[in-house]
Amino acid sequence: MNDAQASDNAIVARAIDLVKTYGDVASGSQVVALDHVSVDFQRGRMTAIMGPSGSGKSTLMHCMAGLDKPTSGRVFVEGLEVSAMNQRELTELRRTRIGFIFQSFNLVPTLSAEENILLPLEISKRPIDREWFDEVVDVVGLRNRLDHRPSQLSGGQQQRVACARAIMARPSVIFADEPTGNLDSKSSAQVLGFLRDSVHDHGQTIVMVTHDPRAASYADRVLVLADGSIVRDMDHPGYDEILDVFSDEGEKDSGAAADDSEARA
Ligand SMILES: Nc1ncnc2c1ncn2[C@@H]1O[C@H](COP(=O)(O)OP(=O)(O)OP(=O)(O)O)[C@@H](O)[C@H]1O
Repeated sequence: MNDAQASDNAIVARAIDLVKTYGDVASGSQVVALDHVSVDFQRGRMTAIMGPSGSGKSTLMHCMAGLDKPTSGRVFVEGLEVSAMNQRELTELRRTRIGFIFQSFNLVPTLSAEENILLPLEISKRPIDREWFDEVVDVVGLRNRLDHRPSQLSGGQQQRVACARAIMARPSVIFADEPTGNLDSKSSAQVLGFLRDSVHDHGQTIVMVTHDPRAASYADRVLVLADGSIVRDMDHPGYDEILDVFSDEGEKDSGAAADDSEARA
């Protein structure tokens, strides 16, 4: 596969034969976190990455976002080879092309909601599109909370600020790490609905790591990792189909899925 293929316009991000190991073979402590993973992420789609704890979900996302270097293999975002970038290029890539949403919101506590939403654009000295800001603020329902600090907002509201911040910059791809992990079921549904709308109405591309089958059912595609490999690749699976996959995969996982469904019921 050559670089031209890697910059195919329908593909936002691509991993080719990605391997990530930790520790060393000599001491017998080597962990293979990613075991020859190849995957494409299409533009304008929401992909959920699921799998048991330790299966490599965060490692895959961190390698895709240039937060971690693969041991071997290549990563491309918008045809640019992330795995070959130096620190300065990686910083630029993350500023201009990648958005992040974390489980713990990661807002700046001393700034208002509005200032948090606009911060990435301010930092990269990019112009602020006020019409787009208004649209994003209305969609996430934060109009009357814009001057509130994070401590004056509920968890769900804080995560909506974080979503607005990611979407405001119109990045090529948003990587979301357990975005609903700290939210109750009502706030989760709001955040997920908003993320899905940003994909379907505005062509945003989202890659989301989640343990929650309900959250994954909002995605257009669900990838399942096990022991560092992609073992399932599902197109628009329903909630029940996702639950079935986990109940097929041993007692531990079916237990986790059942707990989750009970918690969200
Ligand atoms: N910095 C590190 N040093 C050593 N081993 C690591 C490191 N980071 C991850 N690992 C190991 O790599 C494997 C994959 O970890 P990873 O965090 O990607 O899994 P995960 O699927 O995201 O797990 P979880 O759902 O628990 O967050 C695990 O066995 C983990 O212990």
